[in-house]
Amino acid sequence: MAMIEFDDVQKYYGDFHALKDINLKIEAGETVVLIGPSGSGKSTLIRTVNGLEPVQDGRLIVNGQDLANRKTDINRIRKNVGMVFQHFNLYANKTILENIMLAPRIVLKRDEAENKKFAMELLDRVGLADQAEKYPAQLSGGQQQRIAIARSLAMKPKCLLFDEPTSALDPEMIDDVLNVMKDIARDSNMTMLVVTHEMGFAREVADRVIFMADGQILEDDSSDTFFNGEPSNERARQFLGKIITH
Ligand SMILES: Nc1ncnc2c1ncn2[C@@H]1O[C@H](COP(=O)(O)OP(=O)(O)OP(=O)(O)O)[C@@H](O)[C@H]1O
Repeated sequence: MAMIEFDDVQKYYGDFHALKDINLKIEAGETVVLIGPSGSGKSTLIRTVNGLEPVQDGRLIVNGQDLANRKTDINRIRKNVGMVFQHFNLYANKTILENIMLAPRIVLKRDEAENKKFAMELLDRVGLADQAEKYPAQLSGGQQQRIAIARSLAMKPKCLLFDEPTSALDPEMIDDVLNVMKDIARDSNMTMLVVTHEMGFAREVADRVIFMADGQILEDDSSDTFFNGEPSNERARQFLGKIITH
């Protein structure tokens, strides 16, 4: 069974039709990059996958549960589906280590010693083991985002969602964050859905690239076809031309 499956999904904000007839299947272990112009519905789509935005019609199966069904337990989905935001969303009054240990302690009731050991391993993996006792405000944006990624990984999710994780960062911080994301993408068990304008990342590690405009998916290609061949959709071709030359 696919990790994520949209079947004719519709999403409205009031009268505004934000996601139109979305059909999309993402298999376990795939890395999928979602691109498109501002306002095309990328954030909306990614936020439906962990129930941050409800959908109004269709079927949306995530890890075997239907999010379009109001009876579905969203907390069970969120245990397996982590999210990394543009603005990190760390707890300002907790240390870095506490930020990472909190959810596994409360939600998974993970043993305290094991929790700390795993948190330290993750800090090491994102290159910040020496920052464990600091507070978020003492770190740079790029470091905070790497902590936010480590915090998501602490739940041992099956799937990670990234919503423009590098757009709020100074240019010199971006590569450190992308390198951590590339490392996760190479882990064949993790499913990743990433909204980003970083085409180097998409080209290097994405299995697929999806282009959205006006709430619709207009192109869904292998990364190779998208970058080395040509998207068949005219708007996708234009978009690609613009972002690569600018
Ligand atoms: N909470 C909301 N209420 C009403 N309309 C919304 C809401 N959130 C988003 N929208 C609208 O839905 C459309 C899609 O927005 P969304 O943020 O998903 O686009 P996006 O492709 O992620 O854009 P960006 O790249 O600028 O973040 C936009 O027209 C936006 O104004």
